[in-house]
Amino acid sequence: MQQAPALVVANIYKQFGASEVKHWLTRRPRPNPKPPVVAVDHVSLDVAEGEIFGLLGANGSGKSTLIRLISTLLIPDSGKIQVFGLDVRNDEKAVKRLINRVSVEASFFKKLSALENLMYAARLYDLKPAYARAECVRILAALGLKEKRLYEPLENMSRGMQQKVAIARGLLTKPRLLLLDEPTTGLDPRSRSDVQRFVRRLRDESGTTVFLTTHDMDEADRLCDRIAIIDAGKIVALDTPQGLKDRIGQQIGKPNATMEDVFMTLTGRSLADEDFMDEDTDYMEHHHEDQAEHSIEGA
Ligand SMILES: Nc1ncnc2c1ncn2[C@@H]1O[C@H](COP(=O)(O)OP(=O)(O)OP(=O)(O)O)[C@@H](O)[C@H]1O
Repeated sequence: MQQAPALVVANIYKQFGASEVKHWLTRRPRPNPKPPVVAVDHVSLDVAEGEIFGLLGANGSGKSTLIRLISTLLIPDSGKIQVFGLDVRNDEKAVKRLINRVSVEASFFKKLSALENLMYAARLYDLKPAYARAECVRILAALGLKEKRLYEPLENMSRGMQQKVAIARGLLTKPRLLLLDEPTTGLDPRSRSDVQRFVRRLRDESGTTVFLTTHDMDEADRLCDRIAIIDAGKIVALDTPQGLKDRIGQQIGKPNATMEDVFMTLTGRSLADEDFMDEDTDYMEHHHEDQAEHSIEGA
């Protein structure tokens, strides 16, 4: 029998904003003056086990909403999502055991250390403390974080380091499908490549399936096996990075088309403004980052 794909998203539709609101005093329903926002507009895609799949799109294109729908945090208005053959609505508990989500706005106790935060999460996940502790050190070492940093309050850490702690937390449950919402946005170049290398290693060594969102075209190009480009809630293309570049290259008559050409041609816009914001953050990050911190990748 053929194995179910790691993820099936079938014709998912999600809009925000009700068509009616209640009057604040009389509680009588009346039409909502604000038009609804269609965040995810009939999206379909499949992800194979062991694949690194990227959802590439501009701010507000619907990436986080789709990740929230997959991770059972939101309910779609219509359509179906399956994780390893399990329906996210009917088998929510079983699905939650197979997935974990890491998002940019990860919440932590900032006065506590990285290790304290991770051990707290381990308790919620019902993991044995000795096992959890060893796992935290192992994962963070592989992500390029020195063990001594584990004992410092999280608020003393750069965004890059905090993001590594968030990823370590997401991996404590050994998810078969890891959902990474903008895992490298706002990180300095070194942390960015630490995270990217780690994602690849995780897939290669543990066979973990990774579904990530990004607005970094270079990241999508280099890291992902396949990319879906999302624009205003709709998937406008889905293929391997090379497949996308070849097709658009032919279309625009440019033999060595870049991912930027692909994105521009398909969406009519550039992600340059967002990239520029990233550069600013990189600059700030560099000045916060402990320059003596060396990657101990492979430890
Ligand atoms: N809870 C919500 N209530 C109302 N509108 C929302 C909500 N969440 C998202 N939206 C809207 O849905 C659209 C898609 O947002 P979403 O956050 O999924 O995009 P995104 O691609 O992840 O962008 P970003 O990178 O800025 O987070 C946007 O127009 C956003 O304003």
